[in-house]
Amino acid sequence: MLPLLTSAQIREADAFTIASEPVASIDLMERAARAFVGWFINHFPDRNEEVSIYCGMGNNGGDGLAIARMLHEHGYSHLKLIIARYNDKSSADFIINLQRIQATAVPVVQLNKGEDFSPESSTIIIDALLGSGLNKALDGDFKRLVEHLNNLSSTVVAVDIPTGFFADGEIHQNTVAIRAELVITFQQAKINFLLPEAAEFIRCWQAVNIGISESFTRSLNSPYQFIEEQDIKRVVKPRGRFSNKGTYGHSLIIAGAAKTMGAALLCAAGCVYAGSGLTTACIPLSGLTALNSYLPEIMALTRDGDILPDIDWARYKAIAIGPGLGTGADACELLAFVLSNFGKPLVIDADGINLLANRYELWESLTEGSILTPHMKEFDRLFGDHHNWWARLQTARQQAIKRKIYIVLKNDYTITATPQGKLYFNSTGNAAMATGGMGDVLTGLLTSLIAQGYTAEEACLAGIYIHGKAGDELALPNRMNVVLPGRLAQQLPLTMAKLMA
Ligand SMILES: NC(=O)C1=CN([C@@H]2O[C@H](COP(=O)(O)OP(=O)(O)OC[C@H]3O[C@@H](n4cnc5c(N)ncnc54)[C@H](OP(=O)(O)O)[C@@H]3O)[C@@H](O)[C@H]2O)[C@@H](O)CC1
Ligand SMILES: [K+]
Repeated sequence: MLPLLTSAQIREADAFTIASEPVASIDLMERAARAFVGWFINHFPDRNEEVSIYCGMGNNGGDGLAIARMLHEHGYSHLKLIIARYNDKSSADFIINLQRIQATAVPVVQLNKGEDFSPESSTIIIDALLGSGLNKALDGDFKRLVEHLNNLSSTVVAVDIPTGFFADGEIHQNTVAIRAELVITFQQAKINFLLPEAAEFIRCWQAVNIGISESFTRSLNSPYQFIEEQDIKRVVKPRGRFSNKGTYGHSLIIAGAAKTMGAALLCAAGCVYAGSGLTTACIPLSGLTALNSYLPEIMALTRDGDILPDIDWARYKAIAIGPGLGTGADACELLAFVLSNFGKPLVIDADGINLLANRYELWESLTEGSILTPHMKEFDRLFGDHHNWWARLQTARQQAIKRKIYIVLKNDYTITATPQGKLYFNSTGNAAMATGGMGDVLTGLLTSLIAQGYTAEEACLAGIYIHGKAGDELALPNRMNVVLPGRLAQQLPLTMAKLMA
């Protein structure tokens, strides 16, 4: 699990590393530049490519100067260095690296306040103007320069952070920042890289290790954590000898309506393929043939109009409610019935969430430890409109603490907010999975894991990771544009087996 730090904490961690390793700050900068150059050379091996390096006068600019020197040493023969002298002060390590680059043959151009830009013909631009020291929105010369660079057709590679992009905090709609093809970022992804506002500015990012103290980083106890495969490998439970279907729990999926049976089927499929010992789907009578022909492994408990089903609560270790359920009075009554009778945590998705948003008194009977799995729109229906994802994150954290529940906020990097106030970012999944029904499979999968004895937190972290990894296994090697949820459900046993190996 990688703690994700804010800019202020990154500065603390840098300072701690410098003092305790110990390493001189100029040598830490040298390490950072070397790590950047290692990646850059792999991506852009052509030494004859024209490369312009735009540097500010802080440490991000200092990195840029060191990078230029190292690329020169690696034989890049068409380098140009542009120093934007827009600030009145420069950092000490910038000055040292300026002296070092001036001792080489790399041409250096100074860009002074208010000056026009000379034509730019380089195919690659390295952005080392501003990094984590950004403390206000860009304006004046920096804004002009960034807009100029964004209008070129060159490929932009940003050092640490695209200039103008805040590493944490709210990203406003009219933000002006460098649009980077690739960001090579130091030590860890910045929190805002993982939120949808990054899409406009960051095509892809790669974190490179520069040896910042891991023990200090962990001691900061950041609420923001990035999930890695090793975390999930520790959580998944292989099946033991002498086990039987009773060992792996009985799940109940309360879902579907006459015209939305697909949601119930996909949810039940996610549950059964993820290994629930028994799965029962509570569906409308009209969906019985569909269920029996889709997956005979799933048992049925039928619902007839607005008559409440006869549920033997003690039989079930886990219950999910919501996919395709509808938001009519009968669905609302059913949710209230389940909330007040099951007595154990529930998994609530889709229309279950919409019902909670409409009927706030239902919150009263929500069992602690329950899991809500909203996408962005459902989340805003529950908790009010948000203007950006940072604000949404803070609400998710506050609500998870206040209500002692798990909120799984679906996103490229799906976020789990826990009652302990942690926000876990998932690291698997891809755009091929963006199809209707994918969330239903996830709900079934989470329910299945709870039935198998995982805690709610383990079920969220492992379930989301497994779901995304199954999608990655299907889409990435085959360059598939779309992965359908039913196919993904079938992949779950293989994905889980790999994580248990
Ligand atoms: N620390 C370390 O050990 C390591 C750090 N590393 C590198 O350092 C980078 C952080 O460096 P940094 O802290 O010097 O900040 P940086 O982004 O260069 O800019 C600071 C300058 O910008 C100014 N400024 C701010 N906002 C502005 C705006 N909107 N418009 C205009 N100006 C603005 C601000 O001026 P001020 O407001 O303070 O007057 C200040 O002068 C980090 O991203 C990484 O690349 C690596 O080498 C690894 C080791
Ligand atoms: K930058």
